[in-house]
Amino acid sequence: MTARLIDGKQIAADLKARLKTRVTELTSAGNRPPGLAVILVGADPASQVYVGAKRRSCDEIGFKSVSHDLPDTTSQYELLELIDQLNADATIDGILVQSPLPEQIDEQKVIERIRPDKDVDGFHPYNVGRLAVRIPMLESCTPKGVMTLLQATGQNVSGKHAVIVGASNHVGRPMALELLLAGCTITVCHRFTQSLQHHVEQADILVVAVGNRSIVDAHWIKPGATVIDIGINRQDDGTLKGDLDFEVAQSRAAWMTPVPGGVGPMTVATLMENTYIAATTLHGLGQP
Ligand SMILES: Nc1nc(=O)c2c([nH]1)NC[C@@H]1CN(c3ccc(C(=O)N[C@@H](CCC(=O)O)C(=O)O)cc3)C=[N+]21
Repeated sequence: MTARLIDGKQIAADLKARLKTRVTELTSAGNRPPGLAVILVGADPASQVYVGAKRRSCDEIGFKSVSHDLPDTTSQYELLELIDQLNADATIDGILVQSPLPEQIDEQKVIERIRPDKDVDGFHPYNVGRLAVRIPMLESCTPKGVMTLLQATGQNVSGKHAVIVGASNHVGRPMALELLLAGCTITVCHRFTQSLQHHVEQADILVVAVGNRSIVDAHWIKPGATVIDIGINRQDDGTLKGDLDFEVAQSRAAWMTPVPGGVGPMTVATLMENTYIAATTLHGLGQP
């Protein structure tokens, strides 16, 4: 078997094109464009790449984008003050604080300072809690983007056994909640999991979000499974790889996401979708 690739780059481009059309309709009817504020603290090179992609996407779609590049000596107080100012700004629908943050800043405090209706990352405990009790408001971009990718394969995921490897706040946990909401039976594996191989072998849908290429052996993939690789591993030669051996995974899975060109671009497109939802559904943009 050779897996069919789930083309995240294309599916993300399609979503952004639909958003662009809707933004054009909004603004030509005299409305302001949706607005996203992107805050970057420090000069981590990977963060600069990701933040650049987010700001470019805003320009493509016609969102207003406001950039705040702060020095890595920024205090927590200064960052919280900026968030308060953006929380009160009626032209800003979404606020994104790029992680990781420098060590003097408590990331959880920062996340909790963002108004939940502007939390387009979906990281605020209010938004995670809403997803947990099946009334999602703003959903985390990577897991929500993965659900869009699964939908694009045309499969019904309800009743499938989904195994998630990785239990981080940003990816693994909200991924489990999304799959549970979609009707999957879920198994969440993490650093204390015993017999990881046994669990991975059961997966109809396998989501790997570890950030390490030596944890999950792609030979464990159940033949015909759908495989989502969320890993980002920069190689010495500058290329990017996922958490799985691509060739081996492709010889076993029915569907799989490539890296690059899979989950990454979908995360950015979903951030744009969330900003549009915040503007229209939550802030009334375009409503009489
Ligand atoms: N507050 C916050 N929200 C985030 O959503 C967030 C964050 N912090 N910190 C870092 C991670 C990582 N992340 C990625 C976004 C796009 C790609 C992406 O587009 N990747 C391309 C390749 C880009 C490259 O070549 O490096 C791809 O996979 O095809 C990857 C990773 C968002 N994150």
